[in-house]
Order: sequence, then structure tokens, then C-alpha cells
Amino acid sequence: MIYTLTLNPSLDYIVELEQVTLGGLNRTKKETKLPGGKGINVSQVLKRLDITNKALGFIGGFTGDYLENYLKSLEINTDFVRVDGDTRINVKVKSDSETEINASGPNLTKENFEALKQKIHELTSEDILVLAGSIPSTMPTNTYEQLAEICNEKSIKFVVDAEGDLLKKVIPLQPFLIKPNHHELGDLFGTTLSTCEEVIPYGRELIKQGAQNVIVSLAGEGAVLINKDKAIIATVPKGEVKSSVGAGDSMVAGFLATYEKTKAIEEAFRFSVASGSATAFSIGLCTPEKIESLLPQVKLETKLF
Ligand SMILES: Nc1ncnc2c1ncn2[C@@H]1O[C@H](COP(=O)(O)OP(=O)(O)O)[C@@H](O)[C@H]1O
Ligand SMILES: O=P(O)(O)OC[C@H]1O[C@](O)(COP(=O)(O)O)[C@@H](O)[C@@H]1O
Repeated sequence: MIYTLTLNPSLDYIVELEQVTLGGLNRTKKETKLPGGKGINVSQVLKRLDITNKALGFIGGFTGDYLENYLKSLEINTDFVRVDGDTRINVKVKSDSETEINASGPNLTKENFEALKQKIHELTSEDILVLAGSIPSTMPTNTYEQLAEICNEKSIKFVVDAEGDLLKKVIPLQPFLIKPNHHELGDLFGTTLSTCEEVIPYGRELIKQGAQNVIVSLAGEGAVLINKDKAIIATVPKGEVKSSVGAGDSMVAGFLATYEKTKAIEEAFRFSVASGSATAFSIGLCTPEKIESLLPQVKLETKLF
């Protein structure tokens, strides 16, 4: 089964307004509350694609209750560790451009982390674990490495969607898949990347360091999958971006959903890109119908190494 792990889930509060006046009073045109956090988004998209999965992580307080009840109402399996503080609220401001304010999250104790590790120990080699998003600031910086080590001891395939040091440190532990966007990949190497061709050598470097598959998304500019044998460049569908929140998470879910069914990397990548765009073209996450309608627009070009 696929398990998602969201150490720092959120209630995403999306406000839409014509324009933002910094330092002044702004009134919204529309607001939406949605459960968020990268693993939780992956779980929701997997469920929409009919893939049984379970959401793990930390939740707490009234926002945590909201999140758990919301996921239960969608019939998504959950097994969260309850913590004392409130699950964070992330503010997404949508006007002529998108601005995100992600909170740092509640305080966690050693006991909370031990309880979570215990749950990971129960997974088996038949399972896939998705480690996704930031970690609360009170958690050790080697948190993902510790969890990846448990995965390796138990031959559990794991996927990482995180940025900066969290991602960098876990690559030598051979994640099955990582999904940086082009900014996150550039940051890892202290450079700026803007085209599919440009990201390939950097993706190959991450393969050399241990990652098995790297998907680099470049928003509307395309996406690239790199592994030891090849790079596959994908075009992305054209359409009106309504909110790209969760687009990256949808790519991870779309990839895993197809990979679980077919074990075919190319098909999984094509579906992944269509899933990302289907979310970008929606407020909220993609639907299977929207993904299917965009699939014909995703063209792949393979370069063998
Ligand atoms: N302007 C866009 N047009 C079409 N698809 C988009 C656009 N922006 C994002 N997407 C889709 O969402 C995916 C992830 O977007 P991106 O912004 O690169 O990732 P992240 O959400 O992780 O930062 C892209 O690969 C693409 O499929
Ligand atoms: O854990 P982080 O890095 O703060 O990110 C959390 C945010 O990421 C999201 O899961 C969206 O992620 P993407 O836009 O990268 O797909 C939001 O729902 C949430 O607010």
C-alpha cells in the first residue's frame, strides 16, 4: 500500500482578491479553506484515482480536527500522531500573482517522533512511503534521513518531495523518486535553471548521488524525468492557471498511481504531468476526468544516455 507522511500538515486558507495593497486594508473577493500539506495532497489525489492509501503524520488542535474529519469524510485512511499544538494555517494569496505564507508548525516532542517512527516500522517491503513537505522547526534536521534509514532496513521504497537540506541529505539513501521543481533543483547547486535541457545534467548528478528517479517540474515550461538510463522531456498542457497549490503533489500522486498499476516509468511520467496541470488549472486538486482530458497534450521526448 502507499503511505504518505506529512510531518507538517496545514489548513490552506486561499484568499482571492483583485490586488494586494501592502500596509493597507485588503478585502477578499473569495476565500476557500482546504486541507493541505504535501503528503495529504498526495493522499487525496491517490484516493481520487482509486488508489488505496493511508495518510500518516502529526496533527493537533482544532485545525487538526478539521483535517482529520475532512479526510475521513473523503474515506481516506489516516493514522496520525496527535500532538499538543495546533496544526498550522498556510495562507495563499491569489491576485495578479500568487503569494504563499507557510507557517512553521507546532512544537513536537521526542515522544511524538518516537510514536511516528513506530508506525513506519510497521510498514513492509510491499509498501511505498512518500515523505513530503517541510518539517516543524522543532524536529531534528536529519528527520528524513532517520526515516529513510528505517525504510532501507525494511526494503520499503520511499519517495521524497522536499527542498533544501532536507532533500539533499536524503539523496544518498537512494530514494525511489524525488520531485524538485527547477527552483529547488537550482538552489541545491547554487544556480538558476530555466529550461528542460538545462536541468538534465543537474538531475543526472542527483542520480549519481543516489536518487533512482528524479522528476523536475518547470511549471508551464515543461517537466523532465531523469534516471540512470535516460532523460524524458515532457511538454505541459496549455490552459488557464487557477491555482498551482498542490500541482507538484499531484505530479507525485499521478506518477505513483500509474506506476502501481503498470510499473511503466514513461506512462507514469505522462500521467504525472497531466495530473500537475489538471491541478494547476483548478482551484483545489485535479480530478481523474480533467487529467484524462489533458493527457493527449503531454508529448514525451526520450534521450538515452
Ligand atoms: N502554467 C502552467 N501551465 C501548465 N501546467 C502547469 C503550469 N504551472 C504548473 N503546471 C503543472 O504543475 C506541475 C508542477 O508545477 P511546479 O510549479 O513546477 O511545481 P511545484 O508545485 O512543486 O512548485 C507542472 O509540471 C505542470 O504539470
Ligand atoms: O510543507 P511545506 O513545504 O511548507 O508546504 C506545504 C504546502 O504545500 C502544499 O502541499 C502545496 O504544495 P505544492 O504546491 O508544492 O504541490 C500546500 O497544500 C501546503 O500549504
